Amino acid sequence: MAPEVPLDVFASTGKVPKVEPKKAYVTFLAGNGDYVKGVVGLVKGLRKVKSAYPLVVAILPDVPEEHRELLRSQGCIVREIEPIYPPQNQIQFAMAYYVINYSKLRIWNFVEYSKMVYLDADIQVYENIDHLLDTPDGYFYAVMDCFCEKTWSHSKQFSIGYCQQCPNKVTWPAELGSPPPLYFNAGMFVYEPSKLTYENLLQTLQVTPPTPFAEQDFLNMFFEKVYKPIPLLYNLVLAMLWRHPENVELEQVKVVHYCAAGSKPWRYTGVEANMEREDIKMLVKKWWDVYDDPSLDFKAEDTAPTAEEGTFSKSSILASLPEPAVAYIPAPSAA
Ligand SMILES: O=c1ccn([C@@H]2O[C@H](COP(=O)(O)OP(=O)(O)O[C@H]3O[C@H](CO)[C@H](O)[C@H](O)[C@H]3O)[C@@H](O)[C@H]2O)c(=O)[nH]1
Ligand SMILES: O[C@H]1[C@H](O)[C@@H](O)[C@H](O)[C@@H](O)[C@H]1O
Ligand SMILES: [Mn+2]
Repeated sequence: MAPEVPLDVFASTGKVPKVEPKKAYVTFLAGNGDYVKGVVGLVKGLRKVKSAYPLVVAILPDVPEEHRELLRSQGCIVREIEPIYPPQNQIQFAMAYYVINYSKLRIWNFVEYSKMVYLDADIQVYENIDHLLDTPDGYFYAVMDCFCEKTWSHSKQFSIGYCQQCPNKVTWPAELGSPPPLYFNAGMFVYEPSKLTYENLLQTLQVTPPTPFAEQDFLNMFFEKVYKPIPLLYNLVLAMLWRHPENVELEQVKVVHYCAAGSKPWRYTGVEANMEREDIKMLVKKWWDVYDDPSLDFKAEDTAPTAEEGTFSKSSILASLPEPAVAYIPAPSAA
């Protein structure tokens, strides 16, 4: 039976109540491999820092049912998406599997949410970052990347030793024109789902040849004019620890991105370059401490009102009513 909506909630003012727009974290999962461990770690990490928002997992059809069930049992909202492929091209991606990441563009279609924080499955959140969901609309927030690792060896930046993290060490040669625009790492970003932006992204992709960093390059190009850099404590790309230690205050870091070669905690062996560093070993252990902590497993009885779809609370009942006449200020077109 459908839940009764207590209509008298409107009686006092006679006005339609303002429904808080929904917000959430979102990650992406493809295949039947071990990245599902990353997602389990991530949702437990968000619980540990007492995030008020749920984690949506955008999954490709090739994620097996037992992994979907595991994620649901850990309190995730599982949403299947169709893959997106870039136009045909002979391009070599920095990592061959980056091609699947174009499918991430589907998260712009999650329009029941007004704002979301995207996090890769190889990210862990060690301090509450819910305030990122209160940032002004109309911008794309993310952390500036570093160009110093071998994955960048195809690039001009790498070949001349230029990095935007220390632009004065090797300055951009005048004969090459102006330096490239600020470039973000696409493992973490704050964005607004929007039908218009979504359609624009898909159309633009069809006329954009793929490049080595796949959708990361594409998003940098698409959102260039509305990109706002945020402090690196919101996405510590591990190579920063040995490439630009002067920029890192490890105690301040809230979000760690285990993207350096050999650093995925669930695959960590310590043999790759830099993996025997004490800070890396400490961060890998920190990830495992969250993953292995049974007290962080999802318990249905302490479901927060927003933590799971289908939970009846005042907010979810109101959210199921027809759209109220609330004036939303539209974000400027990003394209
Ligand atoms: O088999 C896989 C491979 C990847 N992923 C998902 O795809 C994400 C991206 O893969 P990695 O984290 O291994 O890649 P990097 O961190 O090296 O990639 C960076 O560059 C990529 C370029 O495509 C993306 O932009 C990505 O978000 C950005 O952090 C993963 O976190 C995970 O969410 C899977 O689910 N299964
Ligand atoms: O997205 C990539 C990836 O995360 C690499 O591991 C990192 O070294 C790069 O700087 C980044 O652009
Ligand atoms: Mn990653």
